[in-house]
Amino acid sequence: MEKPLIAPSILSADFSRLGEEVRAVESAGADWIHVDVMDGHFVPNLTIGPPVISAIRKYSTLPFDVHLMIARPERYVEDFVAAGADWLVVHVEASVHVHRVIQQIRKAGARPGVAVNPGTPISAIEPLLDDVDMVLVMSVNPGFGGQSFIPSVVRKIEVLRKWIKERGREVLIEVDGGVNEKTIPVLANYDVDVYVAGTAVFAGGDYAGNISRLRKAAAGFRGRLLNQADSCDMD
Ligand SMILES: O=C(CO)[C@H](O)[C@H](O)COP(=O)(O)O
Ligand SMILES: [Co+2]
Repeated sequence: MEKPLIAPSILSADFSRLGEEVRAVESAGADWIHVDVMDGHFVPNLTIGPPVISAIRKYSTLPFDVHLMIARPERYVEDFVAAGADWLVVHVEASVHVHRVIQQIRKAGARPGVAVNPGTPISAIEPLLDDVDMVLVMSVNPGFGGQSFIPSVVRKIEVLRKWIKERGREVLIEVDGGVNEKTIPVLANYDVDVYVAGTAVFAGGDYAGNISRLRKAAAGFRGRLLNQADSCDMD
């Protein structure tokens, strides 16, 4: 797949028709399906678990990017992989032994990723860069869709991109939260690989039009707005 990728977050889909919604965003040009799993403990919201992922898996052949916002994810890694997760992303804040969980994910047969909250220094993931295949930088506090992008995360993405370049090992950068046509142009300066978008894809119902506008924003502005993150109105 040609990067950057667009990964619609089905948190913003109609949950009463989740299978059809997954099929619809695939037809509309999505690259991945982003699935938000919340436990009411690590984040103040509850969503879905392995049985629902297993049920919707058959509606799409796209990679399922499963974002675990759950405490001690090591308890459920094998269940999520069996349910159809191609990518399994755990929060660096959610597990005491996050390095071990990353090995567990790979052993279970999925690609491991690590997510970092807006309030956590990016240095927390630096020791994991030889082991993960993706870093998910949260640009809102996890738990809900439809929030505003937090501009201070841009600096973290800049540092992360530098570290990845220095190592020469492919580690994807994914950004999640408040991603839309206004925020993508700033992020594109750091060659973000995967844009997760819930509201920006599902709002209004024109999924194909929305995805195509996000793609244009990612391609059209790449490399042209350096150092404007602070002055950009990202709401
Ligand atoms: O992980 C998430 C929330 O915790 C979601 O993926 C994210 O919020 C997407 O929604 P939106 O694009 O509306 O911000
Ligand atoms: Co998410």
